[in-house]
Amino acid sequence: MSVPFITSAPGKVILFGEHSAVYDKRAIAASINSLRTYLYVTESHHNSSITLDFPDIQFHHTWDHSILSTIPTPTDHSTIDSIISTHIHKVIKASNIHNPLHQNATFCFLYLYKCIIPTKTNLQFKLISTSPIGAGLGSSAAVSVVLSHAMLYLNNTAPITKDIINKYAFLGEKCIHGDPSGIDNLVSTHGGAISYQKNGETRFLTLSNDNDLLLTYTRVPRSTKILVQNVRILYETLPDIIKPILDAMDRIAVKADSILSTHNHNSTILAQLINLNQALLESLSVSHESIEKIKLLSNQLKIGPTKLTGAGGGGCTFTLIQDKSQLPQFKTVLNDQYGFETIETQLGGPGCLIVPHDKLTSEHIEKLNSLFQKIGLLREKIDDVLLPGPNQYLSWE
Ligand SMILES: Nc1ncnc2c1ncn2[C@@H]1O[C@H](COP(=O)(O)OP(=O)(O)OP(=O)(O)O)[C@@H](O)[C@H]1O
Ligand SMILES: C[C@@](O)(CCO)CC(=O)[O-]
Ligand SMILES: [Mg+2]
Repeated sequence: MSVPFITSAPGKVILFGEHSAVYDKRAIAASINSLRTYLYVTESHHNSSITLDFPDIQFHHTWDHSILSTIPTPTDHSTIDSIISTHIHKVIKASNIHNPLHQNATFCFLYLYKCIIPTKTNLQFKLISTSPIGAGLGSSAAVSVVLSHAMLYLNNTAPITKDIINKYAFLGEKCIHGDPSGIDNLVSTHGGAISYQKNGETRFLTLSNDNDLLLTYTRVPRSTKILVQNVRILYETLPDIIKPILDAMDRIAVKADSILSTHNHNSTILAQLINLNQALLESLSVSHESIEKIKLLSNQLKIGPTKLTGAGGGGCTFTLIQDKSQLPQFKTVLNDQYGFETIETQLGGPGCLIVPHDKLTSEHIEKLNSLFQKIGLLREKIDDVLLPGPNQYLSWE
């Protein structure tokens, strides 16, 4: 057995083009190395069983393999089969899983499990993340990527490429989102910055180092699936009005792509594009009063432009820091007055990574066993052991 081992994938920021990306328009996104999801796969404590241990969402469940074998094995691995979906939902119901966060994570796990390793058993999947969950930073995509990567490693029949990891992660995103564009799983798989068009050309971008961002987490919960559905309803009700808005978002992303692809960014135009994109997202009703508050304050204090990121409706914004002089005051108001969380970050960093079984020493395993047992750990404690980078403790590859 090739366990234990660990996989990891980053969260992301969408700089331009969320929602319009679903309609084949251009979008630009970048990974965030410091906000990563980690999946530690070990042998299960129970015989013939599969255990999920997802403490971030307070979800723990063990299935006997005989229950999972009642679900048929998917033959087409590119779309969600409705018959298999029905079977999985029956298992979810019979397992008394009622919380939507738990249902989404379980549906994604079981679908990928049935596609990739339907006969494997005696496994425990422990997942923790340093990213806010359901907040626009691509947590669902990172979960899909770590699961896809881990299951392909367990399957051990073909060489694992990023394209295959991404293909199954996209299927995982379909389980959670319904109608994803594919940008979140792509950037989480490959890392770096990507200019993406569904059914079009994908290009990897090199970002300059002067892209300091402040992420603000409003703590307002929302679901990407529902926000995407709401935009779909608007689109179908008022196509003549919504189509030009989506086209304008496409033009914004194309313009931003051309600016970001040159060495000397024109930051004035970039700021205008961020403001325009935010205004168009507001017109699609995917903003939120918490987001508007952050935008107004960043304008008042002349920090730089603010835009929602991901599906909106609450969740997170990013502010491009153009003037640092009022930054401490900006953060103080956001944290102390509004009760939001702020994260200063840089864009980019590696995509999915693995520490295979043969690269984990007994000291590593002892440390991982202890880390994955603790609940509610601070981000820094997790980073100390798991974060890939120049001073990494594990041998990520
Ligand atoms: N750490 C985690 N543990 C378990 N499940 C998670 C975790 N992170 C994300 N998920 C799953 O992903 C779902 C959230 O996905 P959703 O797409 O709504 O938000 P997001 O991916 O954070 O934001 P966006 O898609 O806008 O970038 C949760 O309902 C849960 O099922
Ligand atoms: C809202 C959306 O555009 C971005 C979510 O991060 C959905 C998607 O592209 O899959
Ligand atoms: Mg998501």
